[in-house]
Amino acid sequence: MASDRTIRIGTRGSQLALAQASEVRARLMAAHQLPEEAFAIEVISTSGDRILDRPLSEVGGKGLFTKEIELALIEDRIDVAVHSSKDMATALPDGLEISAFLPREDVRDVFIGRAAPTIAELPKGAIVGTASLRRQAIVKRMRPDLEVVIFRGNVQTRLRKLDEGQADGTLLAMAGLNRMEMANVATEILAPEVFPPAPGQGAICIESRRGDETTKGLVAAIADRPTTVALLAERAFLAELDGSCRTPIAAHATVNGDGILVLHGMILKPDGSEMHETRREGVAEDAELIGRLAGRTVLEAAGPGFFDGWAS
Ligand SMILES: NCc1[nH]cc(CCC(=O)O)c1CC(=O)O
Repeated sequence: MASDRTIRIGTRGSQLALAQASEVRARLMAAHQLPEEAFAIEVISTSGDRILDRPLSEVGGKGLFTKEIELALIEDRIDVAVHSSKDMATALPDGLEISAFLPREDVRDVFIGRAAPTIAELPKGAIVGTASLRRQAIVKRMRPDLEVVIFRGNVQTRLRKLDEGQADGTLLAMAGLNRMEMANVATEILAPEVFPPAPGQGAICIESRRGDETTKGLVAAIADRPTTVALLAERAFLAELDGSCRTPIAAHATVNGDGILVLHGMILKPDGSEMHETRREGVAEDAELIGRLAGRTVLEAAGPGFFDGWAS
């Protein structure tokens, strides 16, 4: 197949991104009996890695961690781009397509507390560091007395800020901690029913060039069907809400043993003062429709003024 050429894998340079790129390489090696030498991991710096002093919602939101990698793909400097699905916008650049979602890691968020091990036990007025509007909104809904400060940067940077005392706790994805073998830093694992994850959380996404059938064939062997179905629903929910990083949106879909997809979707105001959620299920073939209808349900419940005022 493609064993006569080097397969160039494009990734960000953070420890988590490199772990994800290695996982993609290992899965491709196993699926096609290829040696490690058949691959080259190309590290690409993104605007999201460079702009660290502003919340994601202010610097352009989703796409910030993918743009430069997608450009490398378009310009044929890499063959596959590896992303965290939750960092991806719903619309892809012309000429690119998603060629696989890998089996999903743990979807849950975790709390890493210094002043207390759980959110409930934090002292009144304690400070939580996060750059995610979704995490901010849900944590404020649970504990309106808490203060939220911006925590940008990769996982290591955020943990360092916590150690420096810039906050009493922070929130991270279990998936990232697992991939870096750092799960032990979590002090509370948050149930997805009450603290639903970002759409796509925990799933690695592989993007390739439209028309590059060789790469697509190679990557198809490591795609995971239940993850793909869940992500179709979650991303359709996000698309219906026209979701950018400016809106706190959570979505979690699972496929049960009978092939039934269950989607839990939620939108909130950034201060947590208002929340609308819905649950919808159906056959896996209708994943996209289920996501769209769930999106419409929460939009209607929220009413026309919901996104006004704070969304700029
Ligand atoms: N926003 C950065 C980001 N993108 C994906 C993950 C975690 C890994 C994943 O969801 O697959 C993280 C770090 C975090 O939220 O803790």
